[in-house]
Amino acid sequence: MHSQRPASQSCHIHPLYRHLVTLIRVLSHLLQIKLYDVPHTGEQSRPEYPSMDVPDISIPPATAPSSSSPIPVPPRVQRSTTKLSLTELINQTRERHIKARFIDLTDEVSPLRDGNAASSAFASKPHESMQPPSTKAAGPVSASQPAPSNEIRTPSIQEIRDLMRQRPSSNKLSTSSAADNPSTSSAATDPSTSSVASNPSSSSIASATSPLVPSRSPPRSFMSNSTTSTTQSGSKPSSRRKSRAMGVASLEMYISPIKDASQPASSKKKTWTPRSGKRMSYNADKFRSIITPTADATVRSQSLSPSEGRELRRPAGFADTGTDAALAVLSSPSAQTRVPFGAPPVRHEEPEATPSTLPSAIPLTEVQKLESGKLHTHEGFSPRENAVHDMFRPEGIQGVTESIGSLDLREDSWSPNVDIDIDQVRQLSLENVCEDGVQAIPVSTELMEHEEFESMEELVGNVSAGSVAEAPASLGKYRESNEEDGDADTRAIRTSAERTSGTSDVSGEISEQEECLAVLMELEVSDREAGDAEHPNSISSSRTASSHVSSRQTPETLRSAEPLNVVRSGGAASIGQLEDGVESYLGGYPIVTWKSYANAQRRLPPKYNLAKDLPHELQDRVNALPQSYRNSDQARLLFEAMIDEAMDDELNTPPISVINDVTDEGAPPWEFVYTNQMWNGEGVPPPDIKNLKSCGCVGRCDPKSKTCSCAKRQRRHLKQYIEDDTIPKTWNGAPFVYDGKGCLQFFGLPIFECNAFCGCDEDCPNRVVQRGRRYVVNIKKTKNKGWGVFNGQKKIPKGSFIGVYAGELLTVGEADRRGTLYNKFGRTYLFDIDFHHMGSEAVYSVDAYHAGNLTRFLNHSCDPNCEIQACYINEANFNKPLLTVFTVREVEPLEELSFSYMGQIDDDMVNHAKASNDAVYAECHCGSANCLGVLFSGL
Ligand SMILES: C[S@@+](CC[C@H](N)C(=O)[O-])C[C@H]1O[C@@H](n2cnc3c(N)ncnc32)[C@H](O)[C@@H]1O
Repeated sequence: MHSQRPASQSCHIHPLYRHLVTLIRVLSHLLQIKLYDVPHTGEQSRPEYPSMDVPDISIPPATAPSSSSPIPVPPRVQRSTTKLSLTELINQTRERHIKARFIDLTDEVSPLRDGNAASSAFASKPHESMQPPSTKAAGPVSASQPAPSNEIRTPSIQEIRDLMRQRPSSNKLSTSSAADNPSTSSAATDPSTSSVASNPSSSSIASATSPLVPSRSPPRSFMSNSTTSTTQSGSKPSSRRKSRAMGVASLEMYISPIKDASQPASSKKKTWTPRSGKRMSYNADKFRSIITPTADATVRSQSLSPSEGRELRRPAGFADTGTDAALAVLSSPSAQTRVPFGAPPVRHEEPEATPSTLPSAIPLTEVQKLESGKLHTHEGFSPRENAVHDMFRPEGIQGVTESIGSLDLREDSWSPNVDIDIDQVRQLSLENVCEDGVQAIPVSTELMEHEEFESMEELVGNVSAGSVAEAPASLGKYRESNEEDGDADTRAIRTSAERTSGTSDVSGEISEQEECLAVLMELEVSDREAGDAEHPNSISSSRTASSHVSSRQTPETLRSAEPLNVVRSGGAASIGQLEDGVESYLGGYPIVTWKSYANAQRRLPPKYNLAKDLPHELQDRVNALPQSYRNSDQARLLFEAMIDEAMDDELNTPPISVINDVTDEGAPPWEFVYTNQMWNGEGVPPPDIKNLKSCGCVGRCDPKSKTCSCAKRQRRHLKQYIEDDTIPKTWNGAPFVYDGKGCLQFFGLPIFECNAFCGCDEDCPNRVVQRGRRYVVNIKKTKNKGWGVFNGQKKIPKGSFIGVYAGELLTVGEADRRGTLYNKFGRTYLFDIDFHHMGSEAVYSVDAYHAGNLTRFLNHSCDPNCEIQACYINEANFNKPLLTVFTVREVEPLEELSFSYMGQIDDDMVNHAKASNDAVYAECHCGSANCLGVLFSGL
């Protein structure tokens, strides 16, 4: 009003108009004030800012509005023209919140620290209280700090993107690595990418200047396979799709409220499954006889979002942001959590092998040693892929060729200028080699350089077939050394001759060394030392050499085969000094078979996660934001992105939407890490892979096989159920518990899937859990049960796998301790691992409070449509099966998925639960006609 009027307007405007303008300005001013007043009133009932009650506050960095004010809490009644920036908030709170684990219940989520407070909060309104702890009380107000606006701005997508890119330097590697590789847009979400990229050794190797390694990207052969298969064949999963990584430990659990901590441990918990001696209760029919199937009309009438597709789920432009954001925080830390047995996590413990650090004349075997210790597993790939990947990956090839190169460079003779598409070679090699179930290492690509092949196909085919063609015709069988009952399990190895002729001569048995010959790939290096240009292995005559070498490949000649020139040049390797996975050398080149690879892997420490390494930065950051942010759509999208990232170990699994048409929460509480994996707590041993039995089948296991180790093991465990009529003697398709479509045929039986050391393919019918969920489900807020899991728009068939009950794997002692507090808290995510086939008290429990996946949202129903099954994959410890959720009947579209927290119950249990004061024994709201009124047995 007091500003200068523009001269151009002064003589043309009617005075009335000026009055009108003045009036409008006054009104708008008044209105503005009024508007600003509104939130102040609202704030009194629901504080906009989180509680910042952690005493040891670190002074925020310079980006904070005030360096003397650690907490960006605005005075309630003071209007500020400064809008609070998300980045500022983060910067201010980051240090402090990184220190405090968001999920550390002993710190903020009162149940463990302040059980009574939590109890009262959750007991009165259990699910309304499921808010981030910071919202439960207004934080202290600092008068000295600048007052940000109380008009909280939802951060923009760009801000979130920027924010989430502010990662610890250790995390940057995977992001930049992925970003460096435009050819694999999904690289950022690939666990193997993260894993490799976050490994400084591998990264440094990969980044070394070698024309053999065109980029840092993971082998396209793996990535493109999956992608191609998905896009080209629609929903049909690729046979090379990713599977659960070998290191995913077992999970197990139960929901077990602990009534009285003073009671002895054995009586404190009631498992959801009957104990040993009550096997009858595992009879599915008998179990169902105590319930009356009903439709949950309430649930079904709730409309879910029709968006079931990845594209529909996120607005354009957010997909990347969400992926980046969640990945930035979650993927790298988890990728770095691999630790040796019981040792504290040591990151980057492997020596960095770079051209500068590699000795100039390092023997080949030494390089391999580095490699085997460093990159022997690639999360998300099948064991077969891993084996070949290790040998074909850029770092591997580079590492090996560098060693050769270093020797040759010492001789000033090796030219690394090979102009080939290494990815293509890898891809083709995979196809050629993998089919046989055995792998050989092509050490040098120089062969390809000097050969005169018309195409890559011809090149690889020729190398592969040519070298194998004249292998002993008697090759065909070998004994599975790991056969559990000593019974010989044989596997036919198709030689090249078989492939071409279509016949199979599998008579007789062969030595391991002979077997190796069947898959030998010819490798070439120049033999300067010998100065023999016409050396049979020489590059210049490689096509001839191929047949030459092959023609002298008899067991006798090969046993005495001289290690290759690289060894002669500077190494000590010989047949008698084999490295892990290397069965033999031919011409000095290592040969790896599937069996030797798998056995080598068993000798290495298994990969597993430690609970204390659970990443939580993302959650810390979100919990530091105002509740208004957590209620926003952005928070929901971020939550979905976080889920998406974790589902990388379930490739092709449909995305999960978060839906809330009941309250204004944007997403479930940010109190846990979304993960499909197990995180071992204190005192929980790593997976026992040494005693893991695995089959040597090629392709898909045949359930009728008399030799498949996995079929035999499953058959042994089925026997007792057949004997007691739990399953019919005429069960077709036995012994695998899955039918041809991957649906569980019988319930309550322990499942033994093929594992990481089995030779069979990813699409083996005995690999279901490890291939992940196939049906759309969503996490949705319910009216009186908190969040739940709901079916999408299509029916889910009976026997379908839904998910692994993932989380922290704890000793029962620790679970008891936590359970006492959870009971007061009113919510529990504890499950004991207690199946009748285990025959004893539970040794371990799973707690999904701090970490878990969609299954942690499965509510109880007295008429459940799901059940938990014990499933063993990469675990020989009988006490540590995975707890896997399967549907026990067809699930209608939009129906809630649920299971019984109680298993088989009796009146005593119900009465005991009803008499309890603990919040966890709240009333059951499952809504089924046969509802017993309680969730937990109470005994
Ligand atoms: C494993 S959690 C299930 C997910 C939970 N609804 C949430 O929002 O995180 C178990 C808790 O959910 C609630 N719950 C599950 N089933 C329920 C039911 N049928 N009736 C009432 N509350 C239920 C109880 O608070 C229980 O302790």
